Amino acid sequence: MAQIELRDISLHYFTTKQETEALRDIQLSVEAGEFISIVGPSGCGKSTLLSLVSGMIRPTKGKVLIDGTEVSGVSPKVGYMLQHDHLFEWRDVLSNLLVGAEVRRMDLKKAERKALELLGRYGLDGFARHNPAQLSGGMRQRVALIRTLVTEPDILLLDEPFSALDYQTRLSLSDEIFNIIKDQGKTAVLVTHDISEAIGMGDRVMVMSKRPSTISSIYSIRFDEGEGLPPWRKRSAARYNQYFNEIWRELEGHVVSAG
Ligand SMILES: Nc1ncnc2c1ncn2[C@@H]1O[C@H](COP(=O)(O)OP(=O)(O)OP(=O)(O)O)[C@@H](O)[C@H]1O
Repeated sequence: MAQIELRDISLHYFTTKQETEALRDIQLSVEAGEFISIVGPSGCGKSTLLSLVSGMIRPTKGKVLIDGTEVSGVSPKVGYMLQHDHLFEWRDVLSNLLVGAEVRRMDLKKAERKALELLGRYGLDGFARHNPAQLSGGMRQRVALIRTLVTEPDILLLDEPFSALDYQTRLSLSDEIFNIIKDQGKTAVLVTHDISEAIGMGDRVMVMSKRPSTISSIYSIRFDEGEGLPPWRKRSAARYNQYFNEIWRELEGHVVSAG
């Protein structure tokens, strides 16, 4: 059974002034442990799709299922990682890591043990009592991911989590985050404008069309160099340029026809 299933999804936004058809006839299955990247023209509905999976919004038509059960409210099986880390500056790192656990009324002693274990495991040993302002941008994003992992979600939704970072940090952090997600065996859905990032991290790359957005294509990303290459190594793999050029051309077509 698929871990995430979008069945015949359409989504319209209604405001007092207008109706926007964001998504149309979306069918998608994501297996447990799979990493899927989503690219598409600006404003086509990528974040909307993540909001549907998280249960924050309901589809106008169709169903979202997680582990075979229809999503009818915010799902505890889902965690988010966003462009901005939203760490509380007045709380130290450990206290920030417990925010999600507090909101979900989890056992805080257990959550604290988990938080400290994850900090140690992912290179932030000794930073529990630091304030966010004392961390680099990349470290802050790792803390944000660990904060989500403390709540033990099965699915991680990543909405342009690296786009506020400088290029070098972005490259190394995407490798680190990829390794953490694979190490933890999570299912991940990444929204990005960066085709290289999408190919580097995704087992599949889904290309969306302009609004009303449909699935334009889905690429299965396979490299002869072997499975499990870190994202940066994939950039020098033989088939990388072929994937990049195909996806780029497809996206360019959507952007041009949107203009
Ligand atoms: N709450 C809302 N009410 C009305 N319209 C909305 C709402 N949220 C999004 N939209 C519209 O729905 C469309 C899809 O928005 P969404 O943010 O999902 O796109 P996106 O692909 O993530 O955009 P970007 O690439 O710019 O981040 C846009 O036209 C947006 O203006």
